[in-house]
Amino acid sequence: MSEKTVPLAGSLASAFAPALAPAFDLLLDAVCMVDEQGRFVHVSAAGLQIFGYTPQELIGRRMIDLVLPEDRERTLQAAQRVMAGQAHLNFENRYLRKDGQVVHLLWSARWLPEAGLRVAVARDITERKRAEQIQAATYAISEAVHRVQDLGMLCQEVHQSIAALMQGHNLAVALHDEAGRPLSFPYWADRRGPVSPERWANLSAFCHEVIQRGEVRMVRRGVDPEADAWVDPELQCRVGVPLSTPSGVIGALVLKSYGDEAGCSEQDLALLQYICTQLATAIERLQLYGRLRHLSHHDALTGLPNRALLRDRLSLAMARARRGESFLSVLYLDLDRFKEVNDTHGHLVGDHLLQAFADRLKAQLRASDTVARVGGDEFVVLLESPKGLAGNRAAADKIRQAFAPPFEVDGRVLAIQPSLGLADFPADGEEEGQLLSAADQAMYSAKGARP
Ligand SMILES: Nc1nc2c(ncn2[C@@H]2O[C@H](COP(=O)(O)OP(=O)(O)OP(=O)(O)O)[C@@H](O)[C@H]2O)c(=O)[nH]1
Repeated sequence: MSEKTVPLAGSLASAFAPALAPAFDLLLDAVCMVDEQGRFVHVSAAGLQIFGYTPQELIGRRMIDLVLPEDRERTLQAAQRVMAGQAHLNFENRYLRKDGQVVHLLWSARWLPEAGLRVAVARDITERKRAEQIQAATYAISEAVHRVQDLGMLCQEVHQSIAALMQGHNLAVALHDEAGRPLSFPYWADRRGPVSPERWANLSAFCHEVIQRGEVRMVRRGVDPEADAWVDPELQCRVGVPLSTPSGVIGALVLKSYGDEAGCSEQDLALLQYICTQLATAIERLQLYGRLRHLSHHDALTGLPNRALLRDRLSLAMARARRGESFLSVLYLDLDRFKEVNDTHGHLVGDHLLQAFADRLKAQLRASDTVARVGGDEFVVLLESPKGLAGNRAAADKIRQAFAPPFEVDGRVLAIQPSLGLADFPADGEEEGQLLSAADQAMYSAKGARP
């Protein structure tokens, strides 16, 4: 009899000759016998290997306690069916090995009433399951990478796929900015909730390191000395994978495990790198789209919305005004004698004056207000007031006064003021084009009236 084999207990031995046990040990599949209460009576050598326990640890123990909690209910139901006399073939469920790893088993079982035993033959299908999961996850990721247009949503979907493959509940995606601004975190999920500023600083520093080195970093408590400096006593393992594209490293993905969560295996790491390559390409594509979208809606010189975006915002503002949520006016501004600035001081000074003008105009308004550059030296402001048109008039006056002081541009003092024209919705125009041209007309009348 092999050392691992446990003899059939008591009266049951009469039903199954002990001589059979060594034969069971030759089988690649596991043979398990449980009594009426579901306690292990016999487990063959292959079974002991699957569960990772010694016979002494396993015999007498309830089989259901090894089953993953999510699978317990249907496992008990299947056991009842078997004990009612139904032979059960090809039943799949998951168990927790002694080392914490999950094993997938495929069972066939039968109840032997004369012996008071449930006999089951189990095959370890963990590898096959994992291959299926990897295939499903990588398919889901590559599909999401092409479908999802929002960066946060994309990271969330990728996280779901990662969580299906490994213990990956805590995940962060950091993106680095070429302009030297701090790292941005378009996605962050931590099962322990918000992190302290200290832990956050730690995470940022780790991301910086991964990005700068452009290499995978795995730090495990009790293995890597670096982990001794961790401020979080629960942190067990931290893995950082660079998000690399052909044009360079654009960020990092960080996966953390706490407490008794299993860390990342070498296999997981290879998979994470593959996922990160896909994610990085998708992020770069989304960033490019974002930049193109911004360029097509904004003026390159001042960064203000252009005419196309103004029309969009105007139609939304008109809808709000129609619903009675606000009173809307359109303010048209055109710099007076701007051409002289170009002619006298050069085009570059003219450009800088336009930028200074845009900045001063924005400074008079709320961040939610729309200010657009609609032509060379022409600007439009959408004024919305919840109380009445008088509020819009007051805002227009404030703008006018803001341009009384001269500008200082490139060491030159330039006394430049705009002409203003105001049109109210709906009195001066019920549709966009009408309202804009009414404000334009009002501005021309004001310009004509200026000394
Ligand atoms: N520097 C600079 N100049 C520009 C830009 N776009 C348009 N312009 C110039 O802005 C001027 C606008 O023309 P006008 O509105 O007739 O000039 P103005 O002198 O302000 O005329 P009034 O409004 O009647 O006082 C033209 O000289 C354009 O060449 C720009 O992006 N940068």
